[in-house]
Formats: sequence, structure tokens, C-alpha cells
Amino acid sequence: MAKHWADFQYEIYLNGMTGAVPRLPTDLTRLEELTEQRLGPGPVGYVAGSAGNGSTARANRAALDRRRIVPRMLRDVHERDLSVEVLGRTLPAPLALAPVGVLSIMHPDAEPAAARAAAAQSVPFILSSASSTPMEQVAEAMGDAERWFQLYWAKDREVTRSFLERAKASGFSVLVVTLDTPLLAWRPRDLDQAYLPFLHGVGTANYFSDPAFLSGLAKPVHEDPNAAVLHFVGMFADPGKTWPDLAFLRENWDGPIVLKGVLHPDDARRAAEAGMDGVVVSNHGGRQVAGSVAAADALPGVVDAVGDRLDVLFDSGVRTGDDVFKALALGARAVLLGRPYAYGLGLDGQAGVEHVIRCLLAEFDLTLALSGHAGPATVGVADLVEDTA
Ligand SMILES: Cc1cc2nc3c(=O)[nH]c(=O)nc-3n(C[C@H](O)[C@H](O)[C@H](O)COP(=O)(O)O)c2cc1C
Ligand SMILES: CCCCC(=O)C(=O)O
Repeated sequence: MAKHWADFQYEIYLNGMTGAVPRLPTDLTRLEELTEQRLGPGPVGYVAGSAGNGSTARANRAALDRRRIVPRMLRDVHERDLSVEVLGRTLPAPLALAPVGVLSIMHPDAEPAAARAAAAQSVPFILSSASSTPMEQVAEAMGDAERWFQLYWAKDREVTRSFLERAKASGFSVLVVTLDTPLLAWRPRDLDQAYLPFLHGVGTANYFSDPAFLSGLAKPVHEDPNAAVLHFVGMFADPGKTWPDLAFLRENWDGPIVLKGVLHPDDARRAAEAGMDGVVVSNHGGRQVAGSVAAADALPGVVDAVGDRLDVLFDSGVRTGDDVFKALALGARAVLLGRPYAYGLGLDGQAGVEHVIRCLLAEFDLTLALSGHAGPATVGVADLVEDTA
């Protein structure tokens, strides 16, 4: 049975009869400011910050804001079903939680709490390679929920092989390979505070628990933690990789593989030729290339190029239910959500993440209905106009 996401609206009003109001704002764009007030400047700067002067993060928002929905009337939207087919699975809504590393800088319950929230709301959780908790522990927290694993494609092939083996053994079924972070970008907010979570030992849990990684260290982590962190920083990603290298991942992973960070239609075509199953059109939430094309502006070109062969997902800048609608109208099958759930976690742990998911999907459900759609299938580019003013 289809889940009635919009009912959250009346749950909130009914709770109000006893004087209760939501613990966090229902306009998710307010979460960043609240997080700024409550958490330390280093962690908040890391999560909220972007590459360069922030131009890409702003462009992501502008590209979504510029597109406006044209609602249609009298189309029977009484019964709605938000489910979508993605990578051979049925998702109850077109949403997954994006891989966000180092979540313990936001909340001590970190990835297990976010993963439990996603599981409770039946939304896939994509666990980052740069998790602050080893993948086996996060998998355990997830029960029988959908598990997707994000790979930072290490220089050391044996570390990659070991990560894939561990992820398979822990029940992760979809592999999301991030291509846009072969190097960490110029991030002034972090540079100005000289703050990088990894140097505080956060985000290395999968590596420090990995036999292949540990065998590359001259001394055990506890004897020389700084050397271990520097070894991680030098090997977690590999600027030398090229398209033919994908064959190694295809050989070592049985399930679907999705390439994250694709913005050019030709790269999307190469992904299809390499036997991949999907792409995420993403500029990493504006955290990598300053001055980059906005993700929403890149989306239609990628959909045109490979939409009939690959599942095209989208992230970067999604903050509201109407953003989800717009991404679907531009051709995405589903969206990933990044910072807002990290803020929800920081402000209220697992409950905060559940709040964020429920608000976003309730608002999306209502946007669909009020725009004349009973589900994602009928949403298309004809539902949008571009505001050129
Ligand atoms: C604090 C933080 C950590 C992130 N860590 C990762 C990561 O480990 N792997 C990855 O592929 N993307 C990572 N991302 C990028 C997200 O997966 C996603 O692409 C981005 O946050 C989407 O944009 P949004 O934050 O505007 O929703 C991270 C983003 C943030 C904010
Ligand atoms: C080493 C980078 C991992 C975290 C990340 O992807 C981000 O901060 O955007």
C-alpha cells in the first residue's frame, strides 16, 4: 500500500491540540542557521561550506529557483503513490540520503542514527566510505533496510578490493562510486579555520578497521595516529584514474553500480558504455568545482544522452518538496539529499533525520497533488517554465 506522506501535516496539527509544536522547523531551509547557532564553527563550517567563494552552491539554488511549476487542475489526485523504480528496486518515494562522511562531527550517534532514521522511513541510506563508524556496525543498525555503499576509489587496489568485499559481506547491494573528489577542493571556510575532520581522527573508521589499509602503515594507528591519517589523506582517492579502470569495479561488484558526480552528457555515455547502471548528476553540493555548472542545469543534457539506458539520479541543492518535483520534471528518477539531513542529525539525532525526511516528502506529496499529479510518473518538463527575469 502506498504510504501517505502528506498525513504528517495533520499529525503535526493534531499534536498541536496538546500544545506540542515540532521540535525543529518544518521549513528545512532554516536548519542551517539553527545549526550554526548550536554547533561549533569547525564542524558547521565543514558541513555548510562549499568550494571557492560558494558560487557553485549558489548556482545550484538559482537553477532550481529559476524553474517554476505550472500547476494543473481537476486531475483526480485523491489517491497518490510516490513510489519509483530505481536500479531494479521499488523505492517508496524518489529519495535517498546522500553519502555524507564524518557525521560524528554533527552528533555522537552519527551514521548509525542517520541509517536508522532512513530505515524507519524506508528511504535508502548511502553510507560514505568516509564514515565515522565502520560499515559493519552501520549495516547492523539498519536491520533489513536497503543498504547502498559509496566508494571513494582508493589509490591502493587492495584497499578498494577489501572495501568491496566488506560491503558485500555486510549486505550492501548498490555501489555508488564518487568521481568528483579525486582531490579535496579549495574550501576557504575550512582553510580559514584550519579545520579538517580527518585530522581529528574523524571519517577514517572504515580505513582504520581495514586489514589492507593497515598493512600499508609502518606503525600501528595507536602508535602513530598522525602518520595513519596522512596515509589516509594520500590514498583515499586517486587523481590518476581513467575510464578503463571501471572494469575493475564491474568485475568486483555484482549489484548495480552508479557513478556520482557526472555533469557532462559524454561522461554519462561513457558510463553506459562501461556497463554502469546509473549516474548521479551532482556537483557534490558545490563543494568541489567552484564556478561549475549548476547540477539542475546539467541534468536535462544527461537525461537526453542516457535516460533510456541508465537510471539518472540527482543531487546538489535540494531543500524543499518543490525542488524534488523540479528535479523529477527535469528527468531525474530520484534525488539524494545531503546537508539538510546532516543538520537534522546535528540538531536532534535520529529523530531530527526522520523529521527532515518526513517534512521533505510530505511537502513533495502535497506539491504533486496541488500541481495535478497522482505520482512521479506523469511529472515532466511540460510542468515547468523558466523564469528568465
Ligand atoms: C559534510 C559533507 C560530507 C560529504 N561527504 C561525502 C562523501 O563522503 N562521499 C560523497 O560521495 N559525497 C559526499 N558529500 C556530498 C553529498 O553526497 C551530496 O553530493 C551533496 O551534499 C548534495 O548537495 P546538498 O548538500 O546541497 O544536498 C558530502 C557532503 C557534505 C555536506
Ligand atoms: C575526503 C572527502 C570526504 C568528504 C566529502 O566528500 C566532502 O566533504 O564533501
